Amino acid sequence: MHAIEVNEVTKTYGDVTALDSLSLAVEKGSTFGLLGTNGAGKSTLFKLLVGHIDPDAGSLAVSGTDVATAGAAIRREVGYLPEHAGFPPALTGREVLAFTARMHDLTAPNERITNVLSVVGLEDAADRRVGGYSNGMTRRLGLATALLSQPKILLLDEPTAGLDPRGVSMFHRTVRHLADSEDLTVVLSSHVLSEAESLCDSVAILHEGCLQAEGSVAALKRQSDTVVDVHIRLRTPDDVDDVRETISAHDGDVSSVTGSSLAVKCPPSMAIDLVSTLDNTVELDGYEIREPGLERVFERALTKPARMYE
Ligand SMILES: Nc1ncnc2c1ncn2[C@@H]1O[C@H](COP(=O)(O)OP(=O)(O)OP(=O)(O)O)[C@@H](O)[C@H]1O
Repeated sequence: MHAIEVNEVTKTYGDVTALDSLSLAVEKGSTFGLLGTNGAGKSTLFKLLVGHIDPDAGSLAVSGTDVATAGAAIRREVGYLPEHAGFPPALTGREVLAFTARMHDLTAPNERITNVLSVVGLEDAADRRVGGYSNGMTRRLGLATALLSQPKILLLDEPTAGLDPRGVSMFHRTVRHLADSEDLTVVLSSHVLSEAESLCDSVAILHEGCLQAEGSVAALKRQSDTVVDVHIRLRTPDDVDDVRETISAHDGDVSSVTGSSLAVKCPPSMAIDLVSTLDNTVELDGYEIREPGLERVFERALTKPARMYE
């Protein structure tokens, strides 16, 4: 059973189609990244998954239960950090959490509140008013409220937007720690591809409400027909001319030569064979194969008609 299943969901706001027959599934226990340009439909998908809005067509299921018919128990299984989570400034962090605990009707709320404050690193600020919190602290309080009901699925809408680098790395540490804990499925949206690359097992790329690409980060990189950069260092510059033929036989292009070093672009499937063939024919001082970043996959997904990678 998948943690999340989205089946041909369409959502419109007046003339705007925010999601257009979107289907995707999220593996239980995985960390899943929703990537997309502004207005791609990421927040709309989160709001549909927590039942804040209803689809015009299609269906969504969390933990195997249709969101449209899900009762309170299933809704408690989903923790949600909205993109713009704000709290009454006069309340303390602890009071915000106590209020949320009452809404969820939690048993032993104080114990749970102490626990989530420690997970997000807000113990020392718990009794300060939220109005004096920094942006990063407010995001962490938002995460604490999302975690309060011990959800099985955690939805984080642009969790690190607007945070400084220290705040981002603290947030990443917390998300990694949470993702490592058993059974938790994390779905996060982001514009920052390196963030998705470092945190997520798989990603979906949305554009104007359509799924452009989906799969593991490694598979997306591999299956994109982009090139890899191979940097080859030869022992002697005299060998430069000798290796050109081998490089072109591997569909490679030499983009620059500096002394005895060559920068080559070639198809990902050829890179290893190219380097091992060179290693058998000339003296290599070293080599480096640079995988394409998700950036290239993303750019490519946005310029191609919608397609899925399996
Ligand atoms: N309440 C609403 N009323 C009208 N249009 C809306 C509403 N909510 C979203 N939209 C529109 O639906 C589309 C998808 O918006 P959504 O917020 O889901 O995208 P997003 O991927 O989360 O964008 P961003 O990265 O900018 O937060 C956009 O064109 C947006 O303007």
